[in-house]
Amino acid sequence: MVDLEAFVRGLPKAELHLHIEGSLEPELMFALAARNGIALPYPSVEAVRAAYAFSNLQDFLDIYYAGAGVLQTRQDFHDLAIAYFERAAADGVRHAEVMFDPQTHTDRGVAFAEVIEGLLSAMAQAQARLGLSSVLIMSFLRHLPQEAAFATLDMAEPWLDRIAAVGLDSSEVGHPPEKFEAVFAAAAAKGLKRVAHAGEEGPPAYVHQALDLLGVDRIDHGNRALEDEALVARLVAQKITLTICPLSNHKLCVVDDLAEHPIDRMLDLGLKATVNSDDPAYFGGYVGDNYLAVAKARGLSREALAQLARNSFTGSFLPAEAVASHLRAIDAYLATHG
Ligand SMILES: Nc1ncnc2[nH]cnc12
Ligand SMILES: [Zn+2]
Repeated sequence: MVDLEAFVRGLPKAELHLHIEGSLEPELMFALAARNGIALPYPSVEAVRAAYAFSNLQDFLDIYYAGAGVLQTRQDFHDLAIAYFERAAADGVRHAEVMFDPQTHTDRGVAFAEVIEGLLSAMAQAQARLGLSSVLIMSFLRHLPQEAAFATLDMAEPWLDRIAAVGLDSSEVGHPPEKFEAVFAAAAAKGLKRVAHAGEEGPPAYVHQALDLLGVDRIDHGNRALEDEALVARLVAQKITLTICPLSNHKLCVVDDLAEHPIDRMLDLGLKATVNSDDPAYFGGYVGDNYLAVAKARGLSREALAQLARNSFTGSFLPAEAVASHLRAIDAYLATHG
């Protein structure tokens, strides 16, 4: 039997909740700042890392949006994404559903084409070189008005066949899903799937709204759904996948201690929980680190870890045949490494 770390890193898995801007490591931030002639407000990589102490979501978002300022050209977006794919592949990720925040870039004058073409070229390279498939989720920033999300959907028009879904992220409390009902309906009419962050800091009512008003296929985070028994029953009955991000939850004080993380309670309740990294460069680890952290903190069995990996494929936007093939790969892996 291989040790826990080797088991976790080799376990075939999908990553469903990853903000590509959140994979910007301080080293790459400095390299891109130098390449683009941008002055950073930090003297060193160590100083950047030291600034990553957050007491809530907004604390983090302020630093995250500032960091993204070094991303200027399609080459920058390509380099960012390929660095993520390499790390993900080393963690057993076979498929990634990558969120990007166009407004973070277009609002500073970077063309939508630069962002998406850089990401698409890295995705093609990841498929060819690493055998890692991926799709894009275009996320709207919920602290901005719905009209801005509509403008983003318009900008994306030439690339809609390369975008799997729309998402909703940024500051949650005070920006309920209902604010974006019309733009999600417009995205649905264009054939896009929908996901939304809900119940990270916001109340269970936001999770209900995301289901009822946005028609989401998945809930990103959803931790606070546990406060509402009827909502839990609904999520179980509707087989809604929750993209849980343990290290993020800890860093953003959604949970005080990983030892109290509800990941195994979610599985026991029948919720389709998955494990993801959210913003790995900011929260201290990639998806393998997240599996390992909860495995240790909660004493998860290998079967529970395999169930989390199965949920990641069944909750993905992959076609049924691809899902079935990945599930067989998990079974084969368990037979040899379990
Ligand atoms: N965890 C998170 N919650 C909301 N918006 C985000 N943007 C990047 N990471 C996020
Ligand atoms: Zn997120």
